[in-house]
Amino acid sequence: MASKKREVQLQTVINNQSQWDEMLQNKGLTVIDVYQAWCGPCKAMQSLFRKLKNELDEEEILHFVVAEADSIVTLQSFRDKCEPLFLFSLNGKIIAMIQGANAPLVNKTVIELINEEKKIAAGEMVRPQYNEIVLIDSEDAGAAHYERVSKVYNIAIIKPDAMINRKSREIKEKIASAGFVIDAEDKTVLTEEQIITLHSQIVDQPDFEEFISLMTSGLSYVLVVSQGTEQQSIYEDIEPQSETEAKELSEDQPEVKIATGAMKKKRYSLQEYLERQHISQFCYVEENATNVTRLIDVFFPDFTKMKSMKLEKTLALLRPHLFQERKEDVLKIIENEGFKILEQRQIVLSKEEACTLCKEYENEDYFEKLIENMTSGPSLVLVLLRDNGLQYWKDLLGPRIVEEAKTYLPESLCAQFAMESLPVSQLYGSDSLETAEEEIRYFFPLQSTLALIKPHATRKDKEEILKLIKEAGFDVTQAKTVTLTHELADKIYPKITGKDFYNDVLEMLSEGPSMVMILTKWNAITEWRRLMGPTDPEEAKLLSPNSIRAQFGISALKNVVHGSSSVFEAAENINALFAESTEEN
Ligand SMILES: Nc1ncnc2c1ncn2[C@@H]1O[C@H](COP(=O)(O)OP(=O)(O)OP(=O)(O)O)[C@@H](O)[C@H]1O
Repeated sequence: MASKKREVQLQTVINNQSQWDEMLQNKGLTVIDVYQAWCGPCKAMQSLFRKLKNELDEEEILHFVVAEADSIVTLQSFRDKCEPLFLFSLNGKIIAMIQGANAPLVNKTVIELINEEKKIAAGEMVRPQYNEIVLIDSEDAGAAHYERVSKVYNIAIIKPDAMINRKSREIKEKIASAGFVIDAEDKTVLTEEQIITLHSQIVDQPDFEEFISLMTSGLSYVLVVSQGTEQQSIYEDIEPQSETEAKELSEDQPEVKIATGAMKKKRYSLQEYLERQHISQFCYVEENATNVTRLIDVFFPDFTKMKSMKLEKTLALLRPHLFQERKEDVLKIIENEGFKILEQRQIVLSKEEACTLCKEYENEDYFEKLIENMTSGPSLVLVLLRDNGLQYWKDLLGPRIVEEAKTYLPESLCAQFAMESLPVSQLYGSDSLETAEEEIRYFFPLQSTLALIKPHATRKDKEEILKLIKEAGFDVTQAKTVTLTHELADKIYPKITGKDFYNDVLEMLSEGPSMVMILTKWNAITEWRRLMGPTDPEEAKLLSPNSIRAQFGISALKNVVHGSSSVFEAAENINALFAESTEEN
């Protein structure tokens, strides 16, 4: 009886909506144990809450409550779930949740949030911008919301040294083969701000600058990782090191399953798993739910939206007459329908190419006329991206035969853009995802070029340039920081070794580290040179004001970036600087 009374004192009981709303008025942090009437609050965690309450001794800003999901409307999506769930409300906003009786994580989250509150109160830090977890919004959001609460995400960052040492693929494969799910990934050069967000607790340390330089020296892999289902997970056999460990394993850890004899099977956290695989030194792992939410917003701002989408690419083509006469009208529709144009080019199709694209009409009596039409001038070929893009484009196009389209679907693009010259649609779209991929690769083959961000670019310039590279659709397939020696410079610049400014170039390159990269996309050599702009920044400002050299260049010599000029030069340059890195990360 005594213990029951203590529990009530420890956690305020909330069992209706108005009590819930009142609870949201609490100042500081409220740890909410969401429970089901039929199974009661999580007993296992009460000793932790008592310890936190006593040790932190923060009556004013630390509160514990138990909330019954069945009688509180806001918690309706948590009804009938048998796993314990803890919500963290900070000054009335739910900013984190932890599923399962994960005591270490709950402990860490409470301590971190309370320490933050204390620092904010003392004026030592600015309140972080936490995103609120919306518990009920519209009915439509229900499914996405459930997804959000039912998964616990971790962030893993594979550091630049692992990328250079060709470890990244191995690490990703290991993570996946152990049953973890990689829900999102991005290969990127981290910015200073991102590193400060990741390692805020060590910013004051004397070697932090050096650490930033190391972490920004090349590509990192940012992964959002969730623990897969029980079935997907590989349970690793472990042998307890000692009797004490054996006892701890079986008593304290519910996920430990007893196998035969002294062998145990354990489902590890991501950090534990990486440590056991001896690869944790290559990765930064964040498991704290609050921090993970913050990092997902930093690295994947559209994460929730993207997860509910099925982004698909398709190839679209405007045949010559349509391209010549009504291109703008079609492009407007494409834009209004929410497509993103990833690539576009004009191309005069060869007879062979036209035959391949028009194969379905080869037995028709107008086939010859069609091929003649298709090869008569430039067509416009586009790569379109959209949620459910392939089918959406096909639906917009409608039937392929004009007569059919006019009779049954006059709204379709086939009917709207029909022209006397052809009995078939003036527009084309890929038939399936497989064909789309093949056709896109055919019309837009990938090309790589070597790019250099020269030593005089400041860290901020470098970050801005990397952002522009990404926005222009380049894939940074390799990146590293190197101080270019005379010998390497000769390999990059064989064409200007006789010029009177060549010694200045050598000196400028040897002044400090450059970031060297392999950039990949369709037509990469030309596209990168276009993005760089003319050699002299003054000329660039006049001719191409949005180019990199116009924005960041200092002089003809210090023009911040370099790019290979031809396919041959790109191959030579890449070989000179990345000969040993054959891995496609
Ligand atoms: N007139 C000049 N005075 C000083 N340095 C120059 C001059 N012209 C070129 N440079 C330097 O030599 C580099 C190579 O010159 P090049 O003529 O190949 O120009 P680019 O092809 O526009 O540049 P890059 O090869 O670096 O992409 C330039 O990027 C610049 O650093």
